[in-house]
Amino acid sequence: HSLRNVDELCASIVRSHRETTQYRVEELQALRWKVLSREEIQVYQSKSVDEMWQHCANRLTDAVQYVVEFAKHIPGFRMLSQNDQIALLKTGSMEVVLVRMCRYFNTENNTVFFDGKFAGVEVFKSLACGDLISAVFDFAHDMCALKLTEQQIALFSALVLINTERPCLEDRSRVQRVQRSVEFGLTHILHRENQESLMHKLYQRMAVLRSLCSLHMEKLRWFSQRYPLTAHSLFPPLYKELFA
Ligand SMILES: CCS(=O)(=O)c1ccc(CC(=O)Nc2nc(-c3ccccc3)c(C(=O)c3ccccc3CC(C)C)s2)cc1
Repeated sequence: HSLRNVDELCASIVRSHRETTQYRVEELQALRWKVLSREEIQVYQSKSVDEMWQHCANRLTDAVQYVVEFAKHIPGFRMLSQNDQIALLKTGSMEVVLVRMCRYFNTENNTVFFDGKFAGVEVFKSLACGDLISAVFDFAHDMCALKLTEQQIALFSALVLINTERPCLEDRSRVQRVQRSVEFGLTHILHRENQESLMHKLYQRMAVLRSLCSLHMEKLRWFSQRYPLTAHSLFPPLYKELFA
């Protein structure tokens, strides 16, 4: 890699991250005062389990759609086979949605930007998966503590997605070449900012991401058995394609 390449690589991943987030961090900061009233919380809590799951599945699908767009602009991703692109997105897109939460999580009052306002963990009570939601909130809190810059979030998101350990990859060596270039980009910007110690912490977080995603899949299996009609006919097609 000549320096020119790695700078160009980082610039294109950061640009693609910027273009695939609906809000800038400054906008989300300015919206922090928009918390839910008691009545609004009551409305969420009085939804039935399948109603709230359907609502969140739609939010999650929106968030995942943006991650799919982000992936397509990672240099080298589109050179992979269709099947390998799907295989990476199947397991990686949820993990990137979780990484991105540190942009819209408020550690002062433990709220997450959801449906245009900041919501606490109690808002998701009717999902009946309190352990998943509190684990997601704890993870968001932990990621906020790293105080990642937009560049670091962008490069880390790309690294989370381009993972050669994913199951059923056809051409692992090609995925490895893209992964190596993204790794090089992340180490390059961390070195430039004198934050090499972050690399180890980011790799530790990747293990937590995997456990969060398997917890999500476990809850989804439980929900689909309990509410087969909702899961099969009312969930967005992309959600079913990626998670079911
Ligand atoms: C990321 C781009 S952005 O411009 O910053 C942006 C753009 C748009 C938003 C608004 C938004 O989509 N917020 C969501 N909140 C949650 C959520 C819900 C429960 C608890 C914690 C967060 C979403 C979910 O997908 C979801 C649904 C059910 C269960 C678990 C999750 C969490 C995810 C991370 C797995 S989507 C926020 C930020």
